Amino acid sequence: MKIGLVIPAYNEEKTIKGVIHIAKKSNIFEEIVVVSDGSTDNTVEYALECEVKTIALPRNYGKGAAMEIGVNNVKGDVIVFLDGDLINLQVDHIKRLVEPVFKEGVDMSCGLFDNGRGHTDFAQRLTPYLTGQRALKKELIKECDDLSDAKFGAEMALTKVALEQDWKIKKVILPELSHRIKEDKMGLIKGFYARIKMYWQVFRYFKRNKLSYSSVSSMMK
Ligand SMILES: O=c1ccn([C@@H]2O[C@H](COP(=O)(O)OP(=O)(O)O)[C@@H](O)[C@H]2O)c(=O)[nH]1
Ligand SMILES: O=C(O)[C@@H](COP(=O)(O)O)O[C@H]1O[C@H](CO)[C@@H](O)[C@H](O)[C@H]1O
Repeated sequence: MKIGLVIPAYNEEKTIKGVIHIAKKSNIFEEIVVVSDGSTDNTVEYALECEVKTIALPRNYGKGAAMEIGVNNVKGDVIVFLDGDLINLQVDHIKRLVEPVFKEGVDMSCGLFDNGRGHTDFAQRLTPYLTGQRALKKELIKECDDLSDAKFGAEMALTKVALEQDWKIKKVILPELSHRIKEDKMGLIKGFYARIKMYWQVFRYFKRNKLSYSSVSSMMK
């Protein structure tokens, strides 16, 4: 099976090159696609400099749409999703994410930060089912018919299908990995509001699809 990497990126000029560099260094991807979700900074230019397939959306459609467009435009039977804002990504993290899908028959592996940064470690302990670092078969992603509309609820959309179809899921620890938080990117006030908006989109998806906290959190046990 071949592996494709999808990196959804909205104004990630500060970190996108580092993420792409390590992804290329891993030598495991058949193709790498960066989907710039209406970025207004140098995300597209920097991704193009890294000589990877880059899709520049004309405006911001939301993370779910960027992920779906990436999946529809990347070669590979297995898809890895990596956020474009990761800090300290290593080749070993990518291998840890992919291995369970290839060697243990896992349907979806979910990577969790650990010992990376207090805030992001805590956030992922609290809501591990939101992690954007995942590996899963493309055919399974196709079962998810509302990824695009879900926006920041994209991970919840995958979780919903995983619960409905009883996917085999494995948590994978990604040591010393972190990412830039909204307040880093936009400042305290704008970052805080962006966070509220994100959690609102997650909550809205959760409620609209009648998901239960117990089922969602049990999935990531
Ligand atoms: O509308 C959006 C929001 C986020 N992202 C990307 O999705 C990943 C995860 O985003 P995060 O949850 O960290 O939100 P952010 O802090 O970027 O708003 C990052 O690579 C973002 O650039 C995106 O493509 N479109
Ligand atoms: O870790 C989290 O609480 C959120 C927000 O991260 P930050 O507070 O911006 O570091 O990020 C996770 O959830 C998002 C929504 O599902 C995903 O887009 C991110 O990939 C995931 O890391």
